[in-house]
This record gives sequence, C-alpha cells and structure tokens, in this order.
Amino acid sequence: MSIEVRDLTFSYGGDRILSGVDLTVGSGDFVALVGMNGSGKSTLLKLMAGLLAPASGTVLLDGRPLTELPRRAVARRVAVLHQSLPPVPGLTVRQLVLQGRYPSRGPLGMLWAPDRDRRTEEALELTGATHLADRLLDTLSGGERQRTRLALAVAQRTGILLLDEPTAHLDVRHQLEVLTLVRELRAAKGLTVVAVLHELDHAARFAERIVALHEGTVHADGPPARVVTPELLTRVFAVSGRVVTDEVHGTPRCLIDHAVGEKQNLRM
Ligand SMILES: Nc1ncnc2c1ncn2[C@@H]1O[C@H](COP(=O)(O)OP(=O)(O)OP(=O)(O)O)[C@@H](O)[C@H]1O
Repeated sequence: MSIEVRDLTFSYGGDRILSGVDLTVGSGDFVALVGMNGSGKSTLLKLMAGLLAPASGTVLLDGRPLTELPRRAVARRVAVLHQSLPPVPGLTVRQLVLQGRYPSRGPLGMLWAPDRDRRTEEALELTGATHLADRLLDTLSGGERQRTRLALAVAQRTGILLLDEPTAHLDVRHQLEVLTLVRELRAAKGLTVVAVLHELDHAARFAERIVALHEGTVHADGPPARVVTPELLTRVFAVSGRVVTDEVHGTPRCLIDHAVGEKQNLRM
C-alpha cells in the first residue's frame, strides 16, 4: 500500500507547523523521518493516519484521498505506533493489544472482543512481549511499554505502519531487535513503513530512505548516503560533525563534534 502527502499545510491554532510538505511512500518502502525536537514529525504521522485534518493539501492512500475513506477503512489499512500508550487503568497488555485489533468498534470494542485471538498472540510473540501479556499497563517499564506499543501496532495487520519513535526507551540491544523486526516484517509481509527515528545511524542503517523535516518543510529526501551529510547535521540538527562510512554495513555514520549557532529554543 502506498501513502502520499501533497502540498500539506498544518497549524495548531495560529502556529504554522508544516508548510507545503510533499512526500511519497511507495508500497513496501521503509522511510525514516528525522528532524529536531518539535520539527513536526509526530504531527506529520498523525496527518498521514487521518488523525489530524490538514489546513490545506491532501493525503492519499493508494491514490484515494483519506477524506473520502470512512474511518474504519483507514484503520484497516494504517496502524500508528504513538509516542505513548493510552492511560487505561486496570488493563493488561493482552487486553490492550486485543482492543487494538478492533479499532473500528471504539472504546466498547472490548465488550465484543474475545479473551484471546491468534493474531494478538502472534503479535505479542513477534515483539517479544508474550511474557508481559498478563501485566497491567501501569506497572510496565519504559522498554516494556515500548514493546507493548509495537505489539499493538503489529497486531492490527495493516499494510502501512506509522511508527513514532519505535526505539524510544529501549536499550541498545532492544533497539536493534525492534528495528530488525520492523525490517523483517516489511520484507516478509510487504509492509510500508514510516518510522520517526532520532538516531541517525539507525535511520541510515535500517531505512532505504531518509526524509528530514526542518522549519516545517522537507529539507532532504533520499537514500541515506545522499541525505546524511555534514551539511544536514549543521542545517537541520544545529551540530557540527563528520560523516563516515561504516565499513561493515556500508551506511553513513555520524561523529558529532559540537553544537553550532545560538542555543536552540527547544520546541517541545
Ligand atoms: N496538540 C498540540 N497543540 C499545540 N501545539 C502542539 C500540539 N502538538 C504538538 N504541538 C507543537 O507542534 C510542534 C511540532 O510537534 P511534533 O510533536 O509534531 O514534533 P516532533 O518533531 O514530533 O517532536 P519530538 O521530536 O520532540 O517528538 C511543537 O512545537 C509542538 O509543541
């Protein structure tokens, strides 16, 4: 499944966040979305999932405008891994993932959902969360919550996965495992993936394309070796650094030296 963003503009109240954003993600692509804190990455993912409405511009799902598709049809095609889990007291990991399997049924979906189903169990297993299945959400560590978020997205079996910081809170090993899993899912099931990643080295190693957002627009869009440059580090991330080629993986790696310019006013 493909997803296309055309000339998208979005503001929260009077604050313009995105202007004239164009982005085409073809079926089976793995795109990493990068940019500084507050550059609009999560907002763009929400617009791509139809969870926010653009001020102008269009999002097309397999060539059809999102606005022409019923919410249920979008939910069957697009799963979003949000930055946080919904704060639902008393819910276990398995119950949450099950509930996510029935997004079109709304908050009362659990009343109709079975206690277990095969896809939920598979998603828990794939994401290494089976041992967490009976734990209450509010007792999980950051990394465990992250696995649960991923299981929730994977269980929906959509053609498109939009992942907002899938590696946040994970230790180095689990970061690699999650990104490898996403890459494998994509290869095995032909999923289309857009993932917000802060770690540029990971973006370069796991995605085929990197899209860098800066000041509300797409600053760069292309293969990692073309996008990850010292100029990107300076212009988009306000740091000075060198970019070398990883001898083993053949992908760019950043060696950051220091911050440049004035102290950043973090938009968080
Ligand atoms: N619901 C909201 N209401 C008002 N402003 C918002 C809202 N959500 C986000 N913003 C603002 O919009 C801008 C973009 O936010 P967004 O979360 O899309 O950035 P991001 O690139 O994902 O950031 P980060 O890397 O910190 O997660 C920020 O300045 C943020 O404060």
